[in-house]
Amino acid sequence: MCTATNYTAKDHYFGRNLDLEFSYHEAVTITPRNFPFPFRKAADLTTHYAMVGMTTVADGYPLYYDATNEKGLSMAGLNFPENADYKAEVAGMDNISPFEFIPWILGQFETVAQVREALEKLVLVDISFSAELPLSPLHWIISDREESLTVESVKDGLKVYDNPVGLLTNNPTFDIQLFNLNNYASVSTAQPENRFSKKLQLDTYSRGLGAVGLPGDLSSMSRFVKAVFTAENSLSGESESEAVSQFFHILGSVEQQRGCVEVGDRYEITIYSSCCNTDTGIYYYRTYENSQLTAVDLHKVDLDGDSLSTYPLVTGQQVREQN
Ligand SMILES: C[C@H](CCC(=O)NCCS(=O)(=O)O)[C@H]1CC[C@H]2[C@@H]3[C@H](O)C[C@@H]4C[C@H](O)CC[C@]4(C)[C@H]3C[C@H](O)[C@]12C
Repeated sequence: MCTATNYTAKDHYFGRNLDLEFSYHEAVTITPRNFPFPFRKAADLTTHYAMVGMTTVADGYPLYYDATNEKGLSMAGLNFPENADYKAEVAGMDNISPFEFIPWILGQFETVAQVREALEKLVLVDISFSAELPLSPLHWIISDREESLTVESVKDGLKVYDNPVGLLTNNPTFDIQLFNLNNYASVSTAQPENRFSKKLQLDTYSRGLGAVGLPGDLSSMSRFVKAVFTAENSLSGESESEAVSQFFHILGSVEQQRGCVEVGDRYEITIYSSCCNTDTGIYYYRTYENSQLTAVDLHKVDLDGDSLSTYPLVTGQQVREQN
């Protein structure tokens, strides 16, 4: 399971939890403007916007999980098992494989409005990166500071949803996730009034009673509700430190602790949580065992270069000793 979200303070932030039972040796990668991006069925992008995000690099190709480009457009792929359905190539359309989708979008566009238009000609084609790295069943969130989209390639074709909550988890399809929020209209940050019974005296014996009914389990539909509630009600100061801290607290509300979600003989955990300041291009992350934030700054490399800068994750716990 995974969760991706947006948050705006003075700057805008985009990031995600990557929840999985194993790692593909993730690394933060900066792709500069002149790194040649080959596409299997579309024209190569030889010059494009630079981007920073989480990847597995295979055969010199940055396979992005989530990223932000130098214009602040951001995108993340999240698991969408049983629902993702990729298509055969269609002549006259932009035929893009799922593993190419993030660089193809972030390489060319600045805003969600531009992306929405480009998606009218898009087919997500069933072409694997390699035999070792086959197609992943994914759906995507694409965001700028103002708005978000969810893109799902399903049996019926390509679905592009406006995403008014700027948040995505996993199954079921996005229309159902949004509809399900109707069930939580009475959940509140304020203490409840007794509407349960006119005859009973009910006491607000604890803080937080307004949110009773908010799901606490780790299923993707429950995480969607919990994370939307947290994000919608989030408050922070405007400084970088306050906003980034708040962002990781939103993701922390739906993180997965080892031992709680069984997958065969393993357990899914939050392998990393990320938060990119989409205005400055600083990509912060923490990992399951390293609670300290590590940061990679898009603008600290030569963005007119043609080779990748790759930073393997710092995964060991960093303890600051105080005495
Ligand atoms: C599995 C990951 C998503 C995590 C997630 O949503 N987990 C929830 C599982 S579930 O709903 O509860 O089943 C996705 C996100 C990005 C994916 C990776 C990226 O798409 C990049 C490449 C793409 C290649 O085709 C496959 C390997 C891969 C390296 C992908 C492996 C895997 O599918 C990743 C890591």
